[in-house]
Amino acid sequence: MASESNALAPIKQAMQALLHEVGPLISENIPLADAAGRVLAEPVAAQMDVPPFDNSAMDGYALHHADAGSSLPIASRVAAGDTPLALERGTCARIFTGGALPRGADCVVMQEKVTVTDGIATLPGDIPQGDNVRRRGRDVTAGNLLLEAGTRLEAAALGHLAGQGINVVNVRKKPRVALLSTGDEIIDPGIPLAPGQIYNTNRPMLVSLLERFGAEVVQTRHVPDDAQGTRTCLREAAEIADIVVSTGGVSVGEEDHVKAALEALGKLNLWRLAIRPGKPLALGRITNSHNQVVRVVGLPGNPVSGFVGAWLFLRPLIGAMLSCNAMAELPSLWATSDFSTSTGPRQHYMRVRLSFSRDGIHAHAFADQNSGVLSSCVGANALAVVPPESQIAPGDSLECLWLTSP
Ligand SMILES: Nc1nc2c(c(=O)[nH]1)N[C@H]1C(S)=C(S)[C@@H](COP(=O)(O)OP(=O)(O)OC[C@H]3O[C@@H](n4cnc5c(N)ncnc54)[C@H](O)[C@@H]3O)O[C@H]1N2
Ligand code: MOO
Repeated sequence: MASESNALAPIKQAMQALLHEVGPLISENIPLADAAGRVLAEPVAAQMDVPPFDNSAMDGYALHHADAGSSLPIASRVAAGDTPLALERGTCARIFTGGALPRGADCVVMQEKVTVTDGIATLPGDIPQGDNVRRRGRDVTAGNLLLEAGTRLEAAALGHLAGQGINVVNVRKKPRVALLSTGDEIIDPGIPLAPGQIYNTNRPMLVSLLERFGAEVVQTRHVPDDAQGTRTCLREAAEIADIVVSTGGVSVGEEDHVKAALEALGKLNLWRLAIRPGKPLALGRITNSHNQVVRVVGLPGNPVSGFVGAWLFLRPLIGAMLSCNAMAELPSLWATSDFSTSTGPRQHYMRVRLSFSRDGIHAHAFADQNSGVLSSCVGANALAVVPPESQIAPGDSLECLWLTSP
């Protein structure tokens, strides 16, 4: 056990090797309508106030606050989109939500509090100045920072950009990923299985995660279990991708060719990590014929190792290429364990389901945590981090990494 521990790199060292000299990709201008999930390449300053004019927050009557408590003739009508007439003192205006406040008015009374008879509105007393008025610039002030560079464009941010009249945004290009599946036993779903074969579960799982993290999967390819074929596939993938991800073939068997291919074509930065699952994970780089440094992440073949490896390594790598700080680390929270376990020299990333209640946050572990058991990932919403050489009992507090979107 001690010798295994000596040979294994801790995750911190692996993250440093993974992210060393990874810079943001170039940017591109795209329509706002296509920008959901993309990452802003530059800060956006507000060009205009939002709302752009004082307007009513209610359907009701606009007046000058000093005229409250009296009966006033209704001098005009302002619907949303109208240009209002100026209001004379001693009169009021019928106004609807979103309607521009007439010059001379400084408050709005909701219609439920007003009685109208023959064009005369009887208004309650004591209406504060500014009541039910949404002031120009209350949400956004022209010249202020609207969104920071590196913001991932989720729903509200897209709305914020549209609120400025912006219809084209400058975003980071999506990292291009080539996904190689090694293993002569692996076949595509839809084809009947021969003895000894299994279906490629890693491919759709990883394509989904990669796209969720903001990458574009430009190639999926099956790699034969031989040295020459592995080298060829790896070299060709590095010509068209920013990141090459492979699954399987990184362990110590004669049929494991990824590590040797990487060493032959480029540089193996790190292999064998002190993590469970994912011990034989390989990190490296290849300089392609366009002189671009392409990152290579060799995930172990076991599906759970691929799943956990994607969250721990591919997400921050893609985040660094997108210059998206929020993707550097998974959000961490503390939960009460409902299970017991103990670890050896490797840090264990256990698949857990967090439940949130008045009693706090509880982590429920899937019973079988073997790295071949993909069922353990299906309902998981977090990875509980059990440090090396430690014991956990029910009721203990555990750090959990939340498998958040993206
Ligand atoms: N003598 C040793 N053997 C192994 C060690 C070790 O230290 N010494 N480490 C074990 C650990 S831990 C892992 S993890 C695996 C990783 O091995 P590889 O990355 O070389 O992966 P393969 O052997 O190619 O595959 C492992 C397993 O996963 C299945 N697999 C592969 N690809 C897919 C796919 N696309 N979809 C579904 N399943 C896949 C494959 O059939 C194997 O069952 O090595 C241990 N061995
Ligand atoms: O490192 Mo392996 O993924 O434990 O089974």
